[in-house]
Amino acid sequence: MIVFENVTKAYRTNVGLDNVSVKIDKGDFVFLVGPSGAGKSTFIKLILKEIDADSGSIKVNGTEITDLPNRKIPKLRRSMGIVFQDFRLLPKMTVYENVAFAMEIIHMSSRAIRRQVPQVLSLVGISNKANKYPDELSAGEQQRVAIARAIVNNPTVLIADEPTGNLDPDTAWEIMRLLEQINLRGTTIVMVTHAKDIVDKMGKRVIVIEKGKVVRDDVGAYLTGEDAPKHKHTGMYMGGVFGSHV
Ligand SMILES: Nc1ncnc2c1ncn2[C@@H]1O[C@H](COP(=O)(O)OP(=O)(O)OP(=O)(O)O)[C@@H](O)[C@H]1O
Repeated sequence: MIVFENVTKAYRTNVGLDNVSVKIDKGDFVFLVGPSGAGKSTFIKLILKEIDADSGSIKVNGTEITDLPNRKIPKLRRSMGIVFQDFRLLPKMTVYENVAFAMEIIHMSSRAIRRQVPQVLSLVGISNKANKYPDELSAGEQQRVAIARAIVNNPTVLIADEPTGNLDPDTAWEIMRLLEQINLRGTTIVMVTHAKDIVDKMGKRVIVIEKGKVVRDDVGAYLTGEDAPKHKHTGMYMGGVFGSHV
C-alpha cells in the first residue's frame, strides 16, 4: 500500500528524512509521531508527491511514485484523502456543497453526487447540518465535514494531519472514534499527532520519527521506550533499528 525503501530527502540545510524504510499495509491504522521538525510533514508530502525524494523508492498502491510523470499525479492524489488541524472548509459553501465540491472537481456525475454526499454526511453523523455554513458549526462538526469531504471519493488512504489539534478532549475522542470506524471499513489511516494520550489509549501502530529517522515502529504507547510493545509489527522495518527493542 505505502512502502518506503531507503528514502532520503534533504533540504538545503536540514535533514527531512534520512534513509527511511517503512511499510504501511492496506487497512492499517498508523500514528506518525515525533518532535517538531522530525520529518513527519516531509513523510506526508512525499506520499502526496508534493515534494520529491533525493533517493530511495516510494510505492503507493503498488506504483512507484518517485518517477511518476506529472500527468499521473492527480490520480495518485485522488487515491488519498486528507484532513488538517484547521479543517480548511470553504466558508461560502454549505456543508453539503463543501462535500459535493470534492466530487465536482473530479467531474463526478450529479447523480453520483446526489447519492454519495448524503451517505457520507450520514456516516460522519452530520446529516442534520447539511445546509449550514462552516461558521455555524462547532469545531468538532467542522472536522466531521472535513472528514466527509476527504472520504467522499473513497480514497484508499486517509491522511490526518493533527486532526484533533483544535478540539477539546471529548470532541477529539469523538473524532478518533469516527476515524476508527472509517478504518474498520477498510480505509488505511495515517495520522500525524502530538496527542500522547490519544496514541496511548488507541493502542495502534506507532511510527516514531526523530531527526529524519524512524527510531521506533511498533504497536503501543507514545515514545516511552520502557512501555514494552505488546506486539511486534511485521513490516520490513522490523529488521532495522527497532529489532533491538524486541
Ligand atoms: N521547505 C523546506 N526548506 C528547508 N527546510 C525544511 C523545509 N521543510 C522542512 N524543512 C526542515 O526539515 C526538517 C523536517 O521538517 P518537517 O516539516 O518534516 O517536520 P515535522 O516533523 O512535520 O514538524 P512539525 O511537527 O513541527 O510539523 C526540519 O528541520 C525542517 O526545518
